[in-house]
Amino acid sequence: MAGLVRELLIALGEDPLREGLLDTPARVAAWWRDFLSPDPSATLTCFTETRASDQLVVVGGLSVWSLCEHHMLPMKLEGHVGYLADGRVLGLSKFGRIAQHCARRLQMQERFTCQLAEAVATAIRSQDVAVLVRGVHLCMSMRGVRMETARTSTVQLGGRLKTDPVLAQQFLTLTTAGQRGPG
Ligand SMILES: Nc1nc2c(ncn2[C@@H]2O[C@H](COP(=O)(O)OP(=O)(O)OP(=O)(O)O)[C@@H](O)[C@H]2O)c(=O)[nH]1
Ligand SMILES: [Zn+2]
Repeated sequence: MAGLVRELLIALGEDPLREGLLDTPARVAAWWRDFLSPDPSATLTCFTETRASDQLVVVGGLSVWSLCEHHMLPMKLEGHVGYLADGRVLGLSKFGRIAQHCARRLQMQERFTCQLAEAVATAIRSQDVAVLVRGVHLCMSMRGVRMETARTSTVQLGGRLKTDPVLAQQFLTLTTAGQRGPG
């Protein structure tokens, strides 16, 4: 990868041997390796909690950086995950770990939203999962159409969070309310 970055620098009209660029290929290669290798040791710890029966749990503010696969430019995604806990709850930090895992690849916001929902559903062994993602795409703000204020929202609803409009509405309300929470 470092060799390819060196070639890219040359294609950009740069001298890869000038002092400021000498270590750039290695740095960029290291960054790509890091970006594409989310922590494989993360275990998705679940707990049995019989009193959490039919409880709506919403974890928001799962803020991650990903890369748009069309332009290889960053997109900042903020995920909100809701699920119906029914005797089995997932460790709260694990939502963030799953979001990081899904973000660290060349992505589209819609696919990220689906993959996040699917991974949470697998971890809690239930389809009662909802995911809302808000995204800012640098390919739309720093280049191309150049719209700094454009925001994209994607929603994936599954199980009872899809079939029960009251639950779906509660989820959407909480994803907004969460932004005014403590701290
Ligand atoms: N649906 C979707 N589109 C995305 C996402 N990220 C980037 N895009 C879009 O991918 C499209 C690629 O369009 P092209 O016409 O092939 O590329 P382009 O000429 O660079 O397009 P412009 O961005 O309009 O300049 C653009 O409309 C981007 O906004 C994403 O996560 N989801
Ligand atoms: Zn893009």
